Amino acid sequence: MISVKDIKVVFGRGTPLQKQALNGVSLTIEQGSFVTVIGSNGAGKSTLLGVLAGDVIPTEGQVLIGKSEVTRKSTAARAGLVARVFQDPLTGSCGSLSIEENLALAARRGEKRGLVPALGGKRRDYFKERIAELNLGLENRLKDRMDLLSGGQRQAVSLVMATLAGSEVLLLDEHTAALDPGMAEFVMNLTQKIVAERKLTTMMVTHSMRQALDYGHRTIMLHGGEIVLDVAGDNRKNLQVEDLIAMFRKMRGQTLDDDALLIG
Ligand SMILES: Nc1ncnc2c1ncn2[C@@H]1O[C@H](COP(=O)(O)OP(=O)(O)OP(=O)(O)O)[C@@H](O)[C@H]1O
Repeated sequence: MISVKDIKVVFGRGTPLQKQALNGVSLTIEQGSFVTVIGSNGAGKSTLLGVLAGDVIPTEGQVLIGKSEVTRKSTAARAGLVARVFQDPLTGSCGSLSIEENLALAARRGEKRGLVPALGGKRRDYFKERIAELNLGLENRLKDRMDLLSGGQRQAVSLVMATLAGSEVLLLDEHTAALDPGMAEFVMNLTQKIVAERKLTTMMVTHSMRQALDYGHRTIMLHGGEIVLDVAGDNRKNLQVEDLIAMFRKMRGQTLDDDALLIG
């Protein structure tokens, strides 16, 4: 479960560049619920993910993950609770390490470091099993360096990595934006499967209106650091991509010029 209460974030306070990125965001996401987040450039989407991950400490408000109050906790201190997959496939894993070494590190995320073997026989078998579920043939390449994989393969492995340490919360920051349409669909279907199987509380930022409506249980739209739309259930089922685009237009009071929003 994620609960944020009246979150305000001000960057550069007291300077000419002062910017209120979030202006009183409150939101509760039940355990296992998958929320998609949309909004135009600068709406506050990444800032909201940052507040949950610990990159951004809010100026005001409270953040709860499960029963833990984490508002002022560092990213490292909440690493066992929150897993993330980034837009850039190179960001979430280490290219110079092998697939299995990356998996071993991910499995120990949030634990205290010590001299415990990270890659024993049982662990290797488990990693192999999990990677085989991707159906990409990567289970036979566990010793390959991560930087030999394509962007899509790397995002698929990153999704598995995100689930190894048992975090309850998964944050997806436009994690398919850098992939070709076929691979983006593959990674989205994989995301949906993993989220459902592991009952992860998930927040996914996307610029694709199609993805925002096709995946997950609920969609929120941010604008000017505030939630301006929050739909689930039948209301969401009845929403069309065109409806969302019309809302963007209204919100921005101008013609929509962001092509990325229109792409299915
Ligand atoms: N570290 C920072 N310092 C100063 N201003 C920032 C910082 N991070 C974000 N901002 C500003 O806060 C506002 C919200 O930014 P944010 O990155 O959350 O938007 P976004 O909805 O993720 O946008 P995009 O779709 O372009 O990624 C923007 O005006 C941005 O310029």
